[in-house]
Amino acid sequence: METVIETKNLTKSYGKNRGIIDVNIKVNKGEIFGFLGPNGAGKSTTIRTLLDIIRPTSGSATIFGLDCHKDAVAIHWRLSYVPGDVNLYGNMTGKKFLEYFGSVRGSYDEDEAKKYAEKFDVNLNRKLKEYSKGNRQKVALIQAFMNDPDLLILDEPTSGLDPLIQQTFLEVIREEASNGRTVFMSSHVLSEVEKVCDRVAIIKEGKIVAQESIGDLKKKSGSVLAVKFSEEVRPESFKIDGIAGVSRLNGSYRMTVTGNIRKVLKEISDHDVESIAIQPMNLEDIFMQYYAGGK
Ligand SMILES: Nc1ncnc2c1ncn2[C@@H]1O[C@H](COP(=O)(O)OP(=O)(O)OP(=O)(O)O)[C@@H](O)[C@H]1O
Repeated sequence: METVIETKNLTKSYGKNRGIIDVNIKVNKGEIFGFLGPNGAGKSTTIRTLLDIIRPTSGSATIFGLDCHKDAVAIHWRLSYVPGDVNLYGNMTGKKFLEYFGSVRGSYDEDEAKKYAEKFDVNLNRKLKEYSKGNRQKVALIQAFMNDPDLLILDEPTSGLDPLIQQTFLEVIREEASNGRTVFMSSHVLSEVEKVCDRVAIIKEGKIVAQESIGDLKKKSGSVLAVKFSEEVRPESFKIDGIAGVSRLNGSYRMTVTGNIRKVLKEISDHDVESIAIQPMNLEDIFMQYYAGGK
């Protein structure tokens, strides 16, 4: 399998501030790769290092087998990047903007621009400064898709898009990936990651804490147990090895069980139970374990 992005012990420290520490990620050709983590975890720092906007303190990063710093120009010809906060202002219309950037890259296909503008429902005859945040985002995405890149690096691409357009965006990146393009996207929207990504890496406090296919992540992840007692039960009863999270709502307990479920069931059976249900974790539960829990 061809590797498109690879980092080896990529580290960036901002003086005393932690940036990223020993980040090792590998993204294969044609994959839609989700890059997830709470605020301040290190997603943008990783992306900026890949794009040679900032230099790593140590470690290395390659894209298409080329060095992200030394070969930045060659790499940038083959990728499109959309930042999280798209800053497009000025009197240029959306169409002129796309024409301009298309010509810088060597070609501009008006039919392509129209096709994407229709999909994303944006009027390209308006001036950049008049666009709403969401419409600016759409123009930036159109520009990225139009470049016909081998790799798309998208920092929170759907923030600012309404749910209908988010859906369209997901369809478009699936199409892009099926045409052999690779997509690396950071996101906070777990449901979209579950829908569209083949693999994910989760970064927490600057370190990669998981890197798996969505399927494998689900297989490893345990169950969610919902139980309602007909007597008062103290939350401390569930301080048991193998229970990752316990929440209580209106007398019902919901807990994430990653260890041996027998211990938990034994504890439960010491009390009067009104109802009990066990189901596999959904991706949101899994992410929350990594985000908030001790993993
Ligand atoms: N220019 C900088 N100077 C000092 N510290 C920085 C700088 N940029 C980022 N950091 C620190 O590096 C860490 C990672 O930040 P980064 O912006 O990469 O996180 P993120 O995962 O993209 O967060 P978010 O989801 O909020 O965008 C944070 O602790 C942040 O405070």
